[in-house]
Amino acid sequence: MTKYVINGGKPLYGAVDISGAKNAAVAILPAALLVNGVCRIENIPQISDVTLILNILQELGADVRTINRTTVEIDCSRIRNAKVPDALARKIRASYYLIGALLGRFGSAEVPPPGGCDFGGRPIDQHIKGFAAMGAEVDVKGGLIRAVAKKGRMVGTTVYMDMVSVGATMNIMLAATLAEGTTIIENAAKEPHVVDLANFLNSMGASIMGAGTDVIKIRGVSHLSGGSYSIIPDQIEAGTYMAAVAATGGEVLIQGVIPKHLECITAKLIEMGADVEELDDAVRVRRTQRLIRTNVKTLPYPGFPTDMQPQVAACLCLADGTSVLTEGVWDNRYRYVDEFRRMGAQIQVDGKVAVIEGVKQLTGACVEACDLRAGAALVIAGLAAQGTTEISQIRHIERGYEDIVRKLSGIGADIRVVVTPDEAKAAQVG
Ligand SMILES: CC(=O)N[C@H]1[C@@H](OP(=O)(O)OP(=O)(O)OC[C@H]2O[C@@H](n3ccc(=O)[nH]c3=O)[C@H](O)[C@@H]2O)O[C@H](CO)[C@@H](O)[C@@H]1O
Ligand SMILES: C=C(OP(=O)(O)O)C(=O)O
Repeated sequence: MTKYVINGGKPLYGAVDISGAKNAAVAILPAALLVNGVCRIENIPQISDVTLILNILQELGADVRTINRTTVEIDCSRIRNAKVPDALARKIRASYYLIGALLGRFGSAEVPPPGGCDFGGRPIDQHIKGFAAMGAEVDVKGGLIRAVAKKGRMVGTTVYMDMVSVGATMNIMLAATLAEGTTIIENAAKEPHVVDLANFLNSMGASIMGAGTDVIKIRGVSHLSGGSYSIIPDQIEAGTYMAAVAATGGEVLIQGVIPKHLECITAKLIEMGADVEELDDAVRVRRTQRLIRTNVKTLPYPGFPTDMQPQVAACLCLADGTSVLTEGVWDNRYRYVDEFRRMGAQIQVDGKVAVIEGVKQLTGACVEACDLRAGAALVIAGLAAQGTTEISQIRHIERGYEDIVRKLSGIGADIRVVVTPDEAKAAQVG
């Protein structure tokens, strides 16, 4: 087994660089399917979700060239296959973007249901509703999603989202880019990655207006041609390092970010007594006194992001007083709470509400990451705790954090990767 071992209780000092955004990259890479020519995509995070998407594109027949650590060139012009391999697609959430992209490119798609973090039900009915409104027949049977555009090409229309959905907004955008006529998405998601996907597509020749507002208008174009694009910095990775400094104390410059995207996180950390200074493309976070209790409710952007909920919970576990945390997006995003309790946290959960009684100190323990951000939150708790914390199931964390051990070590954390002898031996034999 591979684990992170953390000797906690040390404040963090120094500077850390933020990578490209996971949730933008995992949509922009499939969007290359719509482009007739070579797309050069820069600032790609080195995380396992990205590796998986690139593998799927290659299996479909894309020509993927690695230019350097964060840049690839993708040419999908020779792809003729709209069937996505099963084993790979089930491992990640973002494989759902292959439905919109393949429908847009070929008028048909065959994709296994997506995987990703387990928050209870993660339906895709709004994606399907949008595709159907645009003239696709969508059939979910035998463990496969099969979609076929009845006219051979998607047809623009108005799609009203019953709830704000990041995935459905971006998927419909993908399906609409090469559609006949204009598509309007009402009650659209406004997250930075929605805007980034629209910017990527526009830079390749699409006509998308209004991304970042709740009405997006996509005028279908006949083709996209190649170009070069750089992915935005990861709001959630940056927020995670901000929360880590708030929990451990110290002072860290978090570099290569868009401070505007972090405002929803910055505001809460300031309420909790941390200092956050916004610079042009960095934020400096400093915490010298004990954190103060606060209430947090997660909401679609520009609200406080659900993908920061477990990390802010780690901070609230150490704050002075009782905080109320409300999950406003997912039905079940508190599966990590038992692991926090092993470290001495006092949390009661009732449905979507967690009441957190701050303690003066957490103590190191052996814990297990149950999903990506829960894993990141355990890292934060381990960094702040007295003693040693061992975190297993780190594959969840590596889905979304590039080089987390190196980055944290660079700002003074005592964290290392430990591979148990059995596994090391198996790797040598293999
Ligand atoms: C790969 C990716 O970008 N993942 C993010 C994306 O997930 P994902 O795209 O899966 O999340 P959505 O924004 O679609 O989900 C938001 C809410 O809408 C509901 N819903 C969604 C679609 C649908 O067809 N029907 C439906 O009922 C969901 O159950 C949830 O309650 O946005 C979430 C909300 O910011 C983040 O937590 C995930 O990190
Ligand atoms: C929930 C997340 O990812 P996914 O939707 O890919 O499971 C996340 O990034 O926090």
